[in-house]
Amino acid sequence: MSIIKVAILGFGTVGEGVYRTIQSHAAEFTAVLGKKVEVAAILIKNKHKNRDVGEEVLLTTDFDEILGLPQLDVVIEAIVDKEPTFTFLKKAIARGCHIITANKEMFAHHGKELLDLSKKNNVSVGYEATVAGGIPVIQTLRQLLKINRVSLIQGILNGTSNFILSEMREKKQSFAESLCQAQENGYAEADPTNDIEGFDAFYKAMILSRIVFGEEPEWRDVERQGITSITSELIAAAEKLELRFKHVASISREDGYIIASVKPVLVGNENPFYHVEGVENAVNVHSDIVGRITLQGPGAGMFPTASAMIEDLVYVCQSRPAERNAVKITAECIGSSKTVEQKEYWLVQGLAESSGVTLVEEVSEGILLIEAAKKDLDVLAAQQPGICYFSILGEIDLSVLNKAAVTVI
Ligand SMILES: NC(=O)C1=CN([C@@H]2O[C@H](COP(=O)(O)OP(=O)(O)OC[C@H]3O[C@@H](n4cnc5c(N)ncnc54)[C@H](OP(=O)(O)O)[C@@H]3O)[C@@H](O)[C@H]2O)C=CC1
Ligand SMILES: N[C@@H](CC=O)C(=O)O
Repeated sequence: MSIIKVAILGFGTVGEGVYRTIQSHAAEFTAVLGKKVEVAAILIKNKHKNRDVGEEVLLTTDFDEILGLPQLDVVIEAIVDKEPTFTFLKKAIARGCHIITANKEMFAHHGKELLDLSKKNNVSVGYEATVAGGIPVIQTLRQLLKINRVSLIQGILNGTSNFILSEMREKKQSFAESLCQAQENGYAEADPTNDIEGFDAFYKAMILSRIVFGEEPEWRDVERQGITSITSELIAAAEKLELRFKHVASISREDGYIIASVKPVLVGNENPFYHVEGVENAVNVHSDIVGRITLQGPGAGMFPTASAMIEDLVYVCQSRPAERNAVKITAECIGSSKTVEQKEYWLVQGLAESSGVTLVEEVSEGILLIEAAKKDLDVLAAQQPGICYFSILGEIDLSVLNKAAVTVI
């Protein structure tokens, strides 16, 4: 029986999960591919750590040693940072290997170049693990929604942030304790700044935008906010209104432009994101034929992420099926979606009196439920630094409030 030889770059949470899964699911690989899958080499950085891997595996800190192997079919990358990763993967493609990556930061920056290079070299690129951990959202968009015109994608895309927000609410833990737990569980990045400041979800949103719309918004135009401003007091105030904080990425095409934001919002019980808890992620795809689809599952962790990479291994080893080719849809195709900016409800902290917005309720000391247009709040925030404001997605049930009186402050 012929053999598929694989190299794994990185042996941390994800790399080890991939290695263990290739061992534990050998029979399934053989049944599906008609070939045996063998891990020929593993790249690591620190040669002094103990690694529980078979003697037949080349364990090395030198990528060129891996490239020099007599047979190498697939390179699976689970290391960190844009470099040296990008360089490694370009070399792997040039050598004729299929590549699979979990590294969203690198892929958001260099994915297009890698995909173009892979076409020239007639190899495939798997990047399912770059977005939403174990949820097969990329293959769903690439393979199963080729004709549907997607108008909006919204997602909880960072497992660490969702885990922190859930732990703070359910267990009344502090932000720092919850982050520590996320790190221990292998959800957070080695440097968790990207998780909690919204960069990780931003990179994932840009990868989705390219798949669905064939292009990305100008990165500098994307509103990006993490979860570091969400305090236990804000979470308690939201609970009084029967709302939950969720960190949501939103990407849509409006009048030919891609609009995206990545920020914490509030959702009520009727919103599918309300029930997405812990390390779970969820992605809502709104499209013209099917309507709305919600995909939900574990967004980080050893085996959920390995699952995405292992399924990519099958995908790249099989003949390449036609992929979604994002068509640039004009405003005429979808009907003009020009909207007049409407007033929305917001939970606001740090707003001074006489601000000219409509107060609905003082939920707790210094935390207000107000009704306002976003542009008016943006102006106030520029004048009064220190204001935090969070929009409420969908309807809010005002009957949960003790009084319905509305005051203008
Ligand atoms: N953790 C998760 O749930 C998910 C992670 N990802 C992505 O997967 C990738 C890996 O994440 P994770 O496994 O959590 O990270 P870890 O920090 O657990 O592991 C990183 C691994 O990469 C190795 N490494 C780092 N730099 C180099 C280098 N220059 N050369 C060779 N090896 C190197 C490290 O080597 P050594 O062991 O010697 O220190 C380590 O084995 C990241 O890009 C991350 O964003 C994607 C989805 C989910
Ligand atoms: N740190 C990331 C890992 C998966 O992409 C997250 O928490 O979502």
